[in-house]
Order: sequence, then structure tokens, then C-alpha cells
Amino acid sequence: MEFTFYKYQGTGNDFVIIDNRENFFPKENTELVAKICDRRFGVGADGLLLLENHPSADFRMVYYNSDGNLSSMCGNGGRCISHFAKFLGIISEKTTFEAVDGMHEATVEKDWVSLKMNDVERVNVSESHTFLNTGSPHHVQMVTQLQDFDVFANGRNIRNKIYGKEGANVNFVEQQDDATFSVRTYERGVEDETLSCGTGVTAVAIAMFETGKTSENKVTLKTPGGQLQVRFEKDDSAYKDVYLEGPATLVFKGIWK
Ligand SMILES: N[C@@H](CCC[C@H](N)C(=O)O)C(=O)O
Repeated sequence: MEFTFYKYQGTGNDFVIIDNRENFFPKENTELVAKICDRRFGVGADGLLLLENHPSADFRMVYYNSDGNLSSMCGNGGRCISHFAKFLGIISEKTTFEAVDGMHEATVEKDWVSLKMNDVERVNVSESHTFLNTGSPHHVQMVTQLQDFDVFANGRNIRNKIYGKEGANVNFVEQQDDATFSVRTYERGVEDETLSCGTGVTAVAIAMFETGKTSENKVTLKTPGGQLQVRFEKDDSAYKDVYLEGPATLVFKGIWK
């Protein structure tokens, strides 16, 4: 089958995006999605996104990991697909769309996208790590010498040994200053380190606040693929008005044959 696709990246977390408003894409074809995402036999990406019609919102976002399976929320993907919706002329600067974890709002200004994430009510802090769900499940762990840390081996081990079949994404963090943290993430469904993870840095920002590592509610997250900002408000019941902000770029357009 032949169709047009768009290659996007948000701080190096890269995606194939397909305009599926005509509903032509074979959504159950796991092998096809995995092949499109394959870096040797396909286009190459950490995940695939479908932009689809929605009865009341601007569009619906459908997200697959590079293993070909549907998964939970993708923050960088949400930023990239909002940029794509503007590129297609579906929206102007502001949008409301639905993803697997519910409704999201986003603002697109040139290549900068601000995405509203869901409220986070539960943050489980233990001695060695923090676990929370920011649309996707995240394990957050402080390390030293992050640059030399074996993210793949340690991430895979934690993902499988602690979280079993369902798994979780695993973020390793080193503090730079009061409001700046370096982060490297092992992503489930990619089963490797990615250059950036949007729900991951959102989880890190909240975990750092919850554990007293920062008193700032606007945090800078440095990933191997670039810099992201997360801001939020906290009240008695939850972290609210959580925004993930950073660049999103259309890299190229192609035809899948
Ligand atoms: N890269 C994403 C996270 C995608 C979901 C994750 N791989 C999972 O299956 O939990 C992001 O930017 O949030």
C-alpha cells in the first residue's frame, strides 16, 4: 500500500506521523507499524502517530511504540502532532485533541509547542526511586555520573524485574542546579534508550518537587536530544496545570510504498 507520511522529531524523540482522517491505515497491522519504525528496513522512528477525525475536538491522536503496539500517552508525540495539525491547517495556534489518556490542550508558536498534560494525583516515593503516571508509567531514579551511566542495561533490568510484563519507562536523573535536571530515559515499547521522553521529563519534574530536590514549579530538563520545560501547580489533592514545553520539528515528508 502506498501513502504519504511525515517524519517529526521533538528533542530527538522521533515519530512517523500519518494523516489518517480518511481512515485508510490498517490499524491492527502491528508488523507494518514495526516495519515503518524500523531504522534499517523502514523509515525509522521511536513511534508512529495517526491523526484522526474526532466528533468534537480538533483531532484524535493514536500512538504506537516502535514495537508496533498501541501504547499509553506520548508527550513528545503530542507536541509533534499538534505542530502537524497546524501544518495541515486543521488548527491555528491553539488546539484541543483527544489522546488515549483523555483530552489535551496545546499551543503551537512556530516550532515551539506547549502541551497540557493530565493532572497527577498519585506519586509513590520510596527510598531508591519515585513512581508516577503522567499518561504513561514512569520510574524515576537519581544517579551520579549520568553521562557514563549504562541506561540500557539498568533500564531494561528495572523495566522487567520491577514492573514485569506491563513494564514501565525508566528515567535516570542527575541534578544540575535548583531548577535544572539532566535526564536519560529507557523507554518501554522501544526497549532502548531514546534521546528524550516527554511524559518522562514531566514525571521527573514532579518527582523532584515531591521529594524536595527542587522548590521550583518550573523546571528545566536536559535530555540527550535537547532541552524541555515543565511547569505545574500543586494543591492538596494533585499536581495540576501541568505543561510540557519545547521544540517540535517537521524533518521530511515521504511516500511509503
Ligand atoms: N516518548 C514518549 C513516551 C511513549 C510511551 C512509552 N514508550 C510507553 O509505552 O509507556 C513521550 O514522549 O512521552
